[in-house]
Amino acid sequence: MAFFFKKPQHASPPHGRTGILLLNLGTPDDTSYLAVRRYLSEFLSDRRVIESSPLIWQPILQGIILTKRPFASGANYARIWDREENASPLRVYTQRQAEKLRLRLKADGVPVEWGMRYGRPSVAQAVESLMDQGCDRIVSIPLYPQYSSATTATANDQLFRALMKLRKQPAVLTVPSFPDHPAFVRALETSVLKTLESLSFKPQRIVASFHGLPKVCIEKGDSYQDECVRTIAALRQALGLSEEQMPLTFQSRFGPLEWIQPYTAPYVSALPKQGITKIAVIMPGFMADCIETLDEIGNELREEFMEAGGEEFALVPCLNDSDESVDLLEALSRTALRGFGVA
Ligand SMILES: C=CC1=C(C)c2cc3[nH]c(cc4nc(cc5[nH]c(cc1n2)c(C)c5CCC(=O)O)C(CCC(=O)O)=C4C)c(C)c3C=C
Ligand SMILES: [Fe+2]
Ligand SMILES: [Fe+2]
Repeated sequence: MAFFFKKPQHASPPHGRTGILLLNLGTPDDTSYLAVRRYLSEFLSDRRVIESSPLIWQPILQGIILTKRPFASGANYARIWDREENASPLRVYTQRQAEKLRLRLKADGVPVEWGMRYGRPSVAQAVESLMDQGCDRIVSIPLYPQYSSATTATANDQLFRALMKLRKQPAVLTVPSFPDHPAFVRALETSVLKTLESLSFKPQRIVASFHGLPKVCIEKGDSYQDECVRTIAALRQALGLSEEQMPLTFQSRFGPLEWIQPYTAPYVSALPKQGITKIAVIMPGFMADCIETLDEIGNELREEFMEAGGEEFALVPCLNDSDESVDLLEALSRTALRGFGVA
């Protein structure tokens, strides 16, 4: 609430600035039980993520899930931790994306900040920082190529929650998902071509793995699955690949519900029996490498594939802070800035 009482440094600027806010999911501060527990508790208490009644869900979450899972997840985070930066890869790449975008927009006088839906830096801190730089207009870019209530919508919710505490609010423009934006497809295409060039083998399949979602979310009207299909259709077309050469799968089931299918792990483990022993995996639902891509796919899925008779397994890295990724962020920013009347 302190934020509510903070006197704006630029109460009524005659010519306020427009700033860019990059929003990502969030990640633990370190790999300890307590840090992972804090993160998972905030994440899994979000009713956009777990839609069950809190009366039923909170005892299960606080009493069962959060007693064990932080140990296992902490060990998984430890395997992928960026030791140089002493941070989770998701945080490292999100920060670098913001820094590189900041350089691209510097000459236009457009500040760039980044915030996390769960954890630090908070969305409120990022908004405050933009306002302290004289922004009375904010372009917010949720870093999810495909829309979902559990990602894009909750990032927007958190932004508006931060604005609820402000006496003088900035105007806000939220950028929609961009499943087949030409700059996104170009960035994915480049990352595939670069990876293929670097490999000593030719993958028989490039399996696309998106984060999953409970099936009931789609039945209730979430456009996520359709948008994943749009991404993969555009990428196949750019690379001249068929559905068979680049199949679409979904990873990361959580809880007892049925999730959207086909599930990545059983799909990939069945490939060696069909004579497919050399594969690459691309994860076009993630703008940055994280525990889902580096550990669940890069470590766990690789092991399962090899145990099932696989011979070669490669990861196509996420877009991270590549030039093409920043091209995409710059294109999204400039389109939105024009929408705000900023040239
Ligand atoms: C990219 C889109 C994502 C969707 C859609 C999504 C839905 C979703 N996720 C969970 C549960 C978990 N997700 C976890 C990690 C995680 N999820 C995403 C993205 C999406 N989630 C990312 C980028 C990450 C990685 C964060 C990082 O720090 O690297 C986890 C934690 C992982 C763990 O404990 O091992 C959980 C749990 C649900 C239930 C859900 C849809 C309802
Ligand atoms: Fe998730
Ligand atoms: Fe997962």
